[in-house]
Amino acid sequence: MTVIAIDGPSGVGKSSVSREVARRNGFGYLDTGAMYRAMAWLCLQRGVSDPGDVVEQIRGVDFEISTDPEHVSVEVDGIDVTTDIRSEDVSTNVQIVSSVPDAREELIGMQRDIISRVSADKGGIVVEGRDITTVVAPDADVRILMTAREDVRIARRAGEIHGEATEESVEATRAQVADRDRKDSATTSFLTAAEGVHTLDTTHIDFDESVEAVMGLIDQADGGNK
Ligand SMILES: Nc1ncnc2c1ncn2[C@@H]1O[C@H](COP(=O)(O)OP(=O)(O)OP(=O)(O)O)[C@@H](O)[C@H]1O
Ligand SMILES: Nc1ccn([C@@H]2O[C@H](COP(=O)(O)O)[C@@H](O)[C@H]2O)c(=O)n1
Repeated sequence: MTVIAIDGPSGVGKSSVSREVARRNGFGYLDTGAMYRAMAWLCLQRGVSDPGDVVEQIRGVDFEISTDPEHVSVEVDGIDVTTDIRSEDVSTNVQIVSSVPDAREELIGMQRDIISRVSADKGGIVVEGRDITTVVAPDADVRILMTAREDVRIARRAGEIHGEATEESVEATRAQVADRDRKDSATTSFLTAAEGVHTLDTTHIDFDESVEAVMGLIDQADGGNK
Protein backbone atom coordinates (compact mmCIF):
# COMPACT_ATOMS: atom_id res chain seq x y z
CA MET A 1 0.00 0.00 0.00
CA THR A 2 1.43 3.33 -1.07
CA VAL A 3 0.39 6.66 0.39
CA ILE A 4 1.46 9.79 -1.51
CA ALA A 5 1.00 13.03 0.45
CA ILE A 6 1.01 16.37 -1.38
CA ASP A 7 0.69 19.82 0.20
CA GLY A 8 0.96 23.34 -1.12
CA PRO A 9 -0.63 26.78 -1.38
CA SER A 10 -3.64 27.82 -3.42
CA GLY A 11 -3.39 27.42 -7.20
CA VAL A 12 -0.07 25.56 -7.19
CA GLY A 13 -1.55 22.54 -9.01
CA LYS A 14 -2.05 20.06 -6.17
CA SER A 15 -5.48 18.80 -7.27
CA SER A 16 -4.84 18.49 -10.99
CA VAL A 17 -1.40 16.91 -10.58
CA SER A 18 -2.56 14.55 -7.78
CA ARG A 19 -5.52 13.32 -9.83
CA GLU A 20 -3.32 12.55 -12.83
CA VAL A 21 -0.73 10.78 -10.67
CA ALA A 22 -3.51 8.71 -9.03
CA ARG A 23 -4.94 7.86 -12.47
CA ARG A 24 -1.57 6.72 -13.86
CA ASN A 25 -0.90 4.50 -10.84
CA GLY A 26 -4.45 3.11 -10.50
CA PHE A 27 -4.62 4.65 -7.01
CA GLY A 28 -7.41 6.43 -5.18
CA TYR A 29 -7.38 10.22 -4.85
CA LEU A 30 -8.45 12.30 -1.85
CA ASP A 31 -9.02 16.06 -2.11
CA THR A 32 -9.04 17.12 1.55
CA GLY A 33 -9.77 20.74 0.58
CA ALA A 34 -13.10 19.52 -0.81
CA MET A 35 -13.93 18.18 2.67
CA TYR A 36 -13.31 21.57 4.32
CA ARG A 37 -15.27 23.24 1.52
CA ALA A 38 -18.22 20.84 1.93
CA MET A 39 -18.45 21.51 5.66
CA ALA A 40 -18.16 25.28 5.06
CA TRP A 41 -20.99 25.00 2.49
CA LEU A 42 -23.11 23.24 5.11
CA CYS A 43 -22.41 25.89 7.76
CA LEU A 44 -23.16 28.71 5.32
CA GLN A 45 -26.45 27.04 4.34
CA ARG A 46 -27.43 26.76 7.99
CA GLY A 47 -26.14 30.19 9.02
CA VAL A 48 -23.70 28.63 11.50
CA SER A 49 -20.40 30.38 12.24
CA ASP A 50 -19.82 29.90 15.97
CA PRO A 51 -16.81 27.52 16.31
CA GLY A 52 -18.60 25.30 18.87
CA ASP A 53 -21.62 24.91 16.59
CA VAL A 54 -19.42 24.20 13.54
CA VAL A 55 -18.11 21.00 15.14
CA GLU A 56 -21.65 19.81 15.91
CA GLN A 57 -22.64 20.26 12.26
CA ILE A 58 -19.72 18.12 11.13
CA ARG A 59 -20.39 15.37 13.68
CA GLY A 60 -24.03 15.09 12.65
CA VAL A 61 -23.67 15.19 8.88
CA ASP A 62 -24.03 12.43 6.33
CA PHE A 63 -20.95 12.95 4.14
CA GLU A 64 -19.72 11.15 1.00
CA ILE A 65 -16.63 11.93 -1.09
CA SER A 66 -15.59 9.99 -4.17
CA THR A 67 -11.96 8.86 -4.24
CA ASP A 68 -12.08 7.90 -7.91
CA PRO A 69 -9.71 10.24 -9.79
CA GLU A 70 -11.87 9.83 -12.92
CA HIS A 71 -15.00 11.03 -11.16
CA VAL A 72 -14.70 13.53 -8.34
CA SER A 73 -17.92 14.14 -6.40
CA VAL A 74 -18.96 15.32 -2.95
CA GLU A 75 -22.32 14.81 -1.20
CA VAL A 76 -23.60 16.40 1.99
CA ASP A 77 -26.82 15.03 3.52
CA GLY A 78 -27.65 13.41 0.17
CA ILE A 79 -27.16 16.66 -1.81
CA ASP A 80 -24.54 16.74 -4.58
CA VAL A 81 -22.41 19.80 -3.73
CA THR A 82 -19.52 19.06 -6.13
CA THR A 83 -20.02 22.33 -8.02
CA ASP A 84 -21.38 24.51 -5.21
CA ILE A 85 -18.32 24.02 -2.99
CA ARG A 86 -16.21 25.82 -5.65
CA SER A 87 -18.28 29.02 -5.35
CA GLU A 88 -16.62 32.30 -4.38
CA ASP A 89 -18.75 32.37 -1.21
CA VAL A 90 -17.32 29.03 -0.03
CA SER A 91 -13.77 29.91 -1.14
CA THR A 92 -13.76 33.13 0.88
CA ASN A 93 -15.49 31.65 3.94
CA VAL A 94 -13.93 28.19 4.18
CA GLN A 95 -11.95 29.26 7.26
CA ILE A 96 -15.18 29.21 9.34
CA VAL A 97 -14.39 25.49 9.38
CA SER A 98 -10.64 25.17 8.69
CA SER A 99 -9.65 27.62 11.47
CA VAL A 100 -11.48 25.62 14.16
CA PRO A 101 -9.13 23.07 15.82
CA ASP A 102 -11.93 20.66 16.87
CA ALA A 103 -13.41 20.76 13.37
CA ARG A 104 -9.97 19.94 11.94
CA GLU A 105 -9.67 16.98 14.35
CA GLU A 106 -13.00 15.60 13.10
CA LEU A 107 -12.00 15.95 9.45
CA ILE A 108 -8.49 14.60 10.02
CA GLY A 109 -10.04 11.48 11.63
CA MET A 110 -12.29 11.02 8.59
CA GLN A 111 -9.34 11.54 6.23
CA ARG A 112 -7.23 8.92 8.02
CA ASP A 113 -10.10 6.40 7.82
CA ILE A 114 -10.46 7.04 4.08
CA ILE A 115 -6.70 6.72 3.55
CA SER A 116 -6.57 3.31 5.31
CA ARG A 117 -9.64 1.95 3.53
CA VAL A 118 -8.82 3.17 0.01
CA SER A 119 -5.09 2.40 0.08
CA ALA A 120 -5.90 -1.17 1.23
CA ASP A 121 -8.52 -1.48 -1.50
CA LYS A 122 -6.61 0.07 -4.43
CA GLY A 123 -3.00 -0.49 -3.42
CA GLY A 124 -2.43 3.22 -2.95
CA ILE A 125 -3.85 6.72 -2.60
CA VAL A 126 -2.75 10.24 -3.45
CA VAL A 127 -3.90 12.70 -0.79
CA GLU A 128 -3.57 16.45 -1.18
CA GLY A 129 -4.15 19.48 1.03
CA ARG A 130 -2.31 21.79 3.42
CA ASP A 131 -1.35 19.50 6.33
CA ILE A 132 -1.10 16.03 4.78
CA THR A 133 2.71 15.73 4.85
CA THR A 134 2.90 17.04 8.41
CA VAL A 135 -0.27 16.07 10.34
CA VAL A 136 -2.65 13.77 8.46
CA ALA A 137 -0.11 11.31 7.04
CA PRO A 138 3.40 12.16 8.28
CA ASP A 139 4.37 8.49 7.66
CA ALA A 140 3.34 8.57 3.99
CA ASP A 141 5.68 6.74 1.59
CA VAL A 142 6.22 9.88 -0.47
CA ARG A 143 5.74 13.40 0.89
CA ILE A 144 5.86 16.40 -1.41
CA LEU A 145 5.41 20.14 -0.94
CA MET A 146 4.47 21.74 -4.24
CA THR A 147 5.46 25.38 -4.58
CA ALA A 148 5.41 28.05 -7.29
CA ARG A 149 5.98 31.79 -7.26
CA GLU A 150 2.82 33.63 -6.22
CA ASP A 151 2.43 35.53 -9.52
CA VAL A 152 2.65 32.22 -11.41
CA ARG A 153 -0.02 30.63 -9.20
CA ILE A 154 -2.29 33.65 -9.63
CA ALA A 155 -1.88 33.48 -13.42
CA ARG A 156 -2.75 29.75 -13.38
CA ARG A 157 -5.86 30.30 -11.32
CA ALA A 158 -6.89 33.33 -13.44
CA GLY A 159 -6.47 31.25 -16.59
CA GLU A 160 -8.62 28.51 -15.10
CA ILE A 161 -11.44 30.82 -13.92
CA HIS A 162 -11.47 33.39 -16.73
CA GLY A 163 -10.19 31.33 -19.66
CA GLU A 164 -7.04 33.40 -20.08
CA ALA A 165 -4.68 35.25 -17.75
CA THR A 166 -5.31 38.85 -18.88
CA GLU A 167 -4.24 41.82 -16.75
CA GLU A 168 -7.84 42.24 -15.58
CA SER A 169 -8.43 38.60 -14.67
CA VAL A 170 -5.09 38.41 -12.87
CA GLU A 171 -6.01 41.42 -10.70
CA ALA A 172 -9.40 39.90 -9.90
CA THR A 173 -7.75 36.66 -8.81
CA ARG A 174 -4.79 38.13 -6.90
CA ALA A 175 -6.71 39.04 -3.74
CA GLN A 176 -8.49 35.65 -3.63
CA VAL A 177 -5.29 33.59 -3.82
CA ALA A 178 -3.12 35.76 -1.57
CA ASP A 179 -5.88 36.29 0.99
CA ARG A 180 -6.68 32.59 1.32
CA ASP A 181 -3.01 31.68 1.75
CA ARG A 182 -2.57 34.36 4.39
CA LYS A 183 -5.61 33.17 6.38
CA ASP A 184 -4.68 29.48 5.96
CA SER A 185 -1.13 30.14 7.17
CA ALA A 186 -2.56 30.83 10.63
CA THR A 187 -3.58 27.17 11.04
CA THR A 188 -1.43 25.12 8.67
CA SER A 189 2.17 25.24 7.47
CA PHE A 190 2.37 24.75 3.70
CA LEU A 191 4.94 27.25 2.47
CA THR A 192 8.12 25.49 3.59
CA ALA A 193 8.81 21.77 3.59
CA ALA A 194 9.03 19.90 6.89
CA GLU A 195 12.00 17.57 7.43
CA GLY A 196 11.99 14.66 4.97
CA VAL A 197 9.45 16.34 2.65
CA HIS A 198 10.52 16.88 -0.99
CA THR A 199 10.02 20.39 -2.36
CA LEU A 200 8.75 20.44 -5.95
CA ASP A 201 9.00 23.97 -7.36
CA THR A 202 6.72 24.15 -10.41
CA THR A 203 7.34 27.85 -11.20
CA HIS A 204 9.19 27.03 -14.42
CA ILE A 205 7.65 23.69 -15.37
CA ASP A 206 4.31 22.88 -17.00
CA PHE A 207 1.58 20.49 -15.89
CA ASP A 208 3.02 17.38 -17.62
CA GLU A 209 6.48 18.05 -16.24
CA SER A 210 5.01 18.43 -12.74
CA VAL A 211 3.25 15.06 -13.08
CA GLU A 212 6.48 13.45 -14.32
CA ALA A 213 8.41 14.93 -11.39
CA VAL A 214 5.95 13.39 -8.89
CA MET A 215 6.09 10.04 -10.74
CA GLY A 216 9.88 10.21 -10.48
CA LEU A 217 9.73 10.73 -6.72
CA ILE A 218 7.39 7.73 -6.39
CA ASP A 219 9.79 5.57 -8.45
CA GLN A 220 12.68 6.75 -6.32
CA ALA A 221 10.81 5.76 -3.13
CA ASP A 222 9.82 2.39 -4.67
CA GLY A 223 13.47 1.73 -5.55
CA GLY A 224 14.46 2.47 -1.98
CA ASN A 225 11.90 -0.04 -0.68
CA LYS A 226 13.14 -2.92 -2.88
N1 LIG B 1 2.91 22.95 -13.48
C1 LIG B 1 1.87 23.60 -13.95
N2 LIG B 1 2.04 24.51 -14.91
C2 LIG B 1 0.99 25.21 -15.39
N3 LIG B 1 -0.29 25.09 -14.97
C3 LIG B 1 -0.52 24.19 -14.02
C4 LIG B 1 0.53 23.40 -13.47
N4 LIG B 1 -0.01 22.63 -12.52
C5 LIG B 1 -1.33 22.91 -12.50
N5 LIG B 1 -1.64 23.84 -13.42
C6 LIG B 1 -2.95 24.45 -13.66
O1 LIG B 1 -3.15 25.40 -12.61
C7 LIG B 1 -4.52 25.47 -12.24
C8 LIG B 1 -4.68 25.32 -10.76
O2 LIG B 1 -4.40 23.97 -10.41
P1 LIG B 1 -5.14 23.19 -9.22
O3 LIG B 1 -6.59 23.52 -9.16
O4 LIG B 1 -4.73 21.78 -9.36
O5 LIG B 1 -4.42 23.86 -7.97
P2 LIG B 1 -4.57 23.57 -6.41
O6 LIG B 1 -3.21 23.64 -5.83
O7 LIG B 1 -5.34 22.33 -6.19
O8 LIG B 1 -5.41 24.84 -5.93
P3 LIG B 1 -6.42 25.03 -4.71
O9 LIG B 1 -5.73 24.61 -3.46
O10 LIG B 1 -6.70 26.51 -4.70
O11 LIG B 1 -7.65 24.20 -5.00
C9 LIG B 1 -5.23 24.40 -13.07
O12 LIG B 1 -5.82 25.03 -14.18
C10 LIG B 1 -4.10 23.48 -13.52
O13 LIG B 1 -4.36 22.82 -14.74
N1 LIG C 1 -5.59 19.79 4.33
C1 LIG C 1 -6.31 20.93 4.17
C2 LIG C 1 -6.97 21.19 2.98
C3 LIG C 1 -7.72 22.34 2.87
N2 LIG C 1 -7.83 23.16 3.93
C4 LIG C 1 -8.72 24.32 3.89
O1 LIG C 1 -9.67 24.17 2.84
C5 LIG C 1 -9.60 25.27 1.94
C6 LIG C 1 -9.92 24.81 0.54
O2 LIG C 1 -8.88 24.00 0.07
P1 LIG C 1 -8.55 23.83 -1.51
O3 LIG C 1 -7.39 22.90 -1.55
O4 LIG C 1 -9.79 23.31 -2.13
O5 LIG C 1 -8.21 25.18 -2.00
C7 LIG C 1 -8.22 25.88 2.14
O6 LIG C 1 -8.20 27.25 1.80
C8 LIG C 1 -8.02 25.65 3.64
O7 LIG C 1 -8.71 26.64 4.39
C9 LIG C 1 -7.15 22.89 5.09
O8 LIG C 1 -7.23 23.68 6.07
N3 LIG C 1 -6.41 21.76 5.19
